[in-house]
Amino acid sequence: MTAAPLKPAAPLSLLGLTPPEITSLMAELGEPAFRAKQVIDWTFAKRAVSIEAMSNLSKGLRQTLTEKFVTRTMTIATVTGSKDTTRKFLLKLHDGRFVETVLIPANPALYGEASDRHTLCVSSQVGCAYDCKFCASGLAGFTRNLTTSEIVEQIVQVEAYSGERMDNLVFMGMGEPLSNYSNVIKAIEILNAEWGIGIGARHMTVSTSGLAPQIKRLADFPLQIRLAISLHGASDEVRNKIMPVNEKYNLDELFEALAYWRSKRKQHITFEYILIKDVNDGLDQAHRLAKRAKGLDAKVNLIPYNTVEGLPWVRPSEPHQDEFRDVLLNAGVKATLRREKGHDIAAACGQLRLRQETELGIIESPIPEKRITINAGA
Ligand SMILES: C[S@@+](CC[C@H](N)C(=O)[O-])C[C@H]1O[C@@H](n2cnc3c(N)ncnc32)[C@H](O)[C@@H]1O
Ligand code: SF4
Repeated sequence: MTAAPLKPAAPLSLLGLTPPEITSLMAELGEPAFRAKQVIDWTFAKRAVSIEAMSNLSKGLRQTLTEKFVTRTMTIATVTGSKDTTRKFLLKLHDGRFVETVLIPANPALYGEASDRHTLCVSSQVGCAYDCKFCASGLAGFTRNLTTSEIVEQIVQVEAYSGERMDNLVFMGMGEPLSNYSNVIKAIEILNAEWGIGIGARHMTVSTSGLAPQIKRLADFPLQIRLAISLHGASDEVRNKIMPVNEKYNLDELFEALAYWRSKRKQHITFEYILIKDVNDGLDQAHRLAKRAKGLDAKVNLIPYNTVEGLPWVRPSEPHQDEFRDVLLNAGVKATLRREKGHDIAAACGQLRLRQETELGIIESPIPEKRITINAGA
């Protein structure tokens, strides 16, 4: 009998530890308390690329730490795009898998907010189990959750490469952040902390396909992060066809969770709504969407569908996109139509990784049986 190949053990990264954890680690090693402060400072404020670089620690301590810990677990495999445009980073993980992280430069109206900020679109999982019919991230199914440190390191890697500080984060890369709840929450705490990466909670947006119980749990989380819902259909009939998650948590359940969120938070929820020709772009959907958005005082981001290799979907014509948006505006809903920079960002997440892992033979080409047929206005 041949033994199954061993999975490479995940290296323990200091980037995934909080100060209390680092403090008790130092205590276990018999080190004085000030050593913990030094290690925290090297790891986060100074962004040490290795434990060896922590020059004011004794050689012995560096040696001991190096046996168990690292400060980096990933490398940048490719970067596409240029300084003034969206840049896509393909990051190689310790086990040979890949995720994407997208840097969006200052943009006047991205994700509904006027902004001169550097936005990073981060991944939370390798692949995705939720199987939305239009999305590249789920095409090859779910591989694994990212660890807390892998989420944090995406920001660290991109900041080091670009020389820019990220001041806005959106969890709109690969994966469903709320199904990797504890790692994502811990990463958000580290990313927000003064001792950590220092990004304001109000400048972090978690985007979800609609995991109702986790939305309620997140509503009780103390940091004032923002919430975006990938709605993409304003009736169960349409949503069921393109987002299998809706069969588990239908619109009534989702909206009950969103009402709970609103009862706890001042910030407006954002609905993301991809416009896909003849799938969810009927004007009846626009009217229903307007009603739903008004009920929660939510904003709507309309995103013309971005083509995914191997999938048949296309975006509606521009006049039709405008017509859809105007239904919302006329109903008094704050709606934006993101045609320019940024509309392809989230969609791109997943495609690079898919290509890379297929080429390397890590996964089989998944270009699928994702075709569904529905008529305009269904
Ligand atoms: C990739 S998902 C990740 C976050 C989370 N899983 C979610 O669904 O909100 C981020 C956003 O990208 C959108 N998206 C996926 N494929 C797209 C495409 N081909 N064109 C435009 N947006 C797309 C999703 O619907 C979602 O709103
Ligand atoms: S849209 Fe979000 S939940 Fe759906 S498959 Fe893509 S990453 Fe997963």
